[in-house]
Amino acid sequence: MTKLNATHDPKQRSWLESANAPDCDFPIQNLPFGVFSTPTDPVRRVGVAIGDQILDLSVLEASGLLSLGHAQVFAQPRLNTFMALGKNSWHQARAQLFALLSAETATLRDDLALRQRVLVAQADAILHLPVEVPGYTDFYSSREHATNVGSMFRDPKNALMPNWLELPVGYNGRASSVVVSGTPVRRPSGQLKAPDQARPTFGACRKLDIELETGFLIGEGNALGEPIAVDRAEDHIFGMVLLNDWSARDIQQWEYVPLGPFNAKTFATSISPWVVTMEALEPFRVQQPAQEPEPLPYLRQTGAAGFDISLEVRMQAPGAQPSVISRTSFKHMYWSMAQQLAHHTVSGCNTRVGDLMGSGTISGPTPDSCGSLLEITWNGQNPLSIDGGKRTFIEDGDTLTLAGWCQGDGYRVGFGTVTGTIEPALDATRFGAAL
Ligand SMILES: O=C(O)/C=C/C(=O)CC(=O)CC(=O)O
Ligand SMILES: [Ca+2]
Ligand SMILES: [Mg+2]
Repeated sequence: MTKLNATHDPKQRSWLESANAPDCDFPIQNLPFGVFSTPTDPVRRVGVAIGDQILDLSVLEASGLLSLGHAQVFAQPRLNTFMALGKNSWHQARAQLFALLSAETATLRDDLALRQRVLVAQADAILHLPVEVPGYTDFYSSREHATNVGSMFRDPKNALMPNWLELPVGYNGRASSVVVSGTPVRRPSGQLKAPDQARPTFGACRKLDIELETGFLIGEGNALGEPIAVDRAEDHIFGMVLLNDWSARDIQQWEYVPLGPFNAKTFATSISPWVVTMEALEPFRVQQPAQEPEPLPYLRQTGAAGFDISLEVRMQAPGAQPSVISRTSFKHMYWSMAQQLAHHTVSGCNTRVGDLMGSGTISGPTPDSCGSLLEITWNGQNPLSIDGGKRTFIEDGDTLTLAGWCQGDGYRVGFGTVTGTIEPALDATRFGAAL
């Protein structure tokens, strides 16, 4: 847990007016890190979102206005070099950037030429995958989500599996297909088998879905054989992103017994381009739901370990307006990020800088707060009305967007969005004569 400091004060303002709007995702209290380029300068470098602009940290570093005592931390195509410096450096960077952007500080405020060199309009920038992701793990930590899917596919009377209340269930995901927001997602093809069919057929997924999740990124890894204690786990976490764990439900249902999801979730996992630091999230810490039975000692935590992050899912048919199809909050999550990381490493499993840990689908207590279409439409039984049509699952050309923010007093610490549009499946002839 980080102590609250001046960078968390709701009254602080920036000289950049767009950062001071009450509904701006990127006020001076936020300062999320990302990687960007522009059409005129295609070199990828590290920036911070502020208002409707990006502050180019590679220029600040080269001018000596930002220094962590190491060369070339921000003239990098990924955040990993910065992240690897550890929690004290993350804090130093935040403090220096806060000072430079404060309405009280003249350095940039009163130097138009310098400002023109360090600011890039977000509208003119291309945002890239912010982190090199060596490993991706996905948890299953929303009690409401696990109960809904367990009721639908297993036994409504025993919806939670016996292990669920004892440990944060997870599976090892696929890092190679983690993509940044805006990357088109092709509908996957694979084996499909309805319960009344004797054998599977091969074809395009017909039950394409989203999973509303957040992800946390490892900044300080642990050595093989050296577990991370639950009360130290947050020190290893650099920050959080929004995450959409695209899921092919029909492929999943046939393939995932007994070892878990494989091709149903390997075709794409989209993340938001801005990484919101744990320090920026500190004012939004809340008590997580009560845990009963009390977890085993290695998972026992003291203090509030949840975060109140408002989340929204928008679905947009081609040529129509986006419709909000779900609203929920990260505060409902049963297992905390610290518990997930302690459990992940308790075997001695190591983690590395840039490793991505998905929260698991985030569902609230009502159908309009569920984090997947599987739950919202109850496996397609209750179609959903959106602008421009009705949906059970995702159709080609649909755009799905997740948004998230923490609501403060007169300001918000936002994540921006993670979005993706579905492209049609590959033509069946691509899969050979056997078809
Ligand atoms: O409970 C099931 O049978 C399946 C669950 C999921 O597909 C969810 C998953 O990937 C983990 C999560 O996002 O919570
Ligand atoms: Ca998932
Ligand atoms: Mg995925």
